[in-house]
Amino acid sequence: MEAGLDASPRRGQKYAPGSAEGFAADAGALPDDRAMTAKLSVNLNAIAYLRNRRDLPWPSVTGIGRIALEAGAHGLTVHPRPDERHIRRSDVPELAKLIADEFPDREFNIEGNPDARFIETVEAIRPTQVTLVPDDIRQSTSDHGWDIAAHRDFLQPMIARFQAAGLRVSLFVDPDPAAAALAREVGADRIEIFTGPYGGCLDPAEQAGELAKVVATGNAARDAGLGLNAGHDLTLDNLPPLVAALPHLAEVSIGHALTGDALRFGMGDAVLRYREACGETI
Ligand SMILES: CC(=O)[C@@H](O)[C@H](O)COP(=O)(O)O
Ligand SMILES: NCC(=O)COP(=O)(O)O
Repeated sequence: MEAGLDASPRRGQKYAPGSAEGFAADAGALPDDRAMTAKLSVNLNAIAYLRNRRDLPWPSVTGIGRIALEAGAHGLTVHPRPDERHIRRSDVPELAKLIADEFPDREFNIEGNPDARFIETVEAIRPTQVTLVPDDIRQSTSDHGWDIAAHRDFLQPMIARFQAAGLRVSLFVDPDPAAAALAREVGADRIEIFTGPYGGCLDPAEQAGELAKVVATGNAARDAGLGLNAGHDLTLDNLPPLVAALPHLAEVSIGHALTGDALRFGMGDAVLRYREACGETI
């Protein structure tokens, strides 16, 4: 069991949303199988997107992040984009401070394409993990992983630079087993498999085929000695088969569907449901 996560709540516990005591006040120890589960990092992009509809500070990205952490999320993820259409540069230090001051055992993951501004932000904040994503400003969301062979000369020094600053570096890759060995060659610590084709697939037979590609890539990562993350369009329904098929899956980052579920259940309860879908006994 991970240090500091023993005060996480179980689903159905009563708590005052957003209160300092939160879920943590009356929770018991988590079962030992916590270490065998994928860890949940809550992506706050969708919350920031909602806030940005108005020139007002609510809903508070930091406040919702706090609720997610109180509910036992292992970490927070942000994916700032150059146009700041959701996460703003000013959100990032606030979230880093939240974790450092109130949840020092949790992780902060910053995702994005390492342009000069991104590098400056990441080096100033020094999150636990930086996930490099080959996004273009014209994309509405992330829709592919790195072509590592084509960008080897760019990625290798970038990874080394972030590692020299003490950060764990993950590369966002397509569900393609060949990506694992290449990621290893350029020095990455982990890969994050782009699960969009699996998560967004509505045909069960096709989805089984997409899952097989993700699993093959995850197994190739394990064989290459890399840590394994996954993310994009993961939901309460498609997460359990993924976690069951990849026992070495270290982390999933989830935002879009989890935020939708939070509208129904509240953020705290949604996090508990996703932790359960990650394999935890809540
Ligand atoms: C890399 C990845 O899959 C996520 O970070 C995703 O890009 C979230 O970004 P949006 O919330 O902007 O879609
Ligand atoms: N890295 C994936 C992520 O952070 C969230 O993706 P999504 O759940 O918003 O599709």
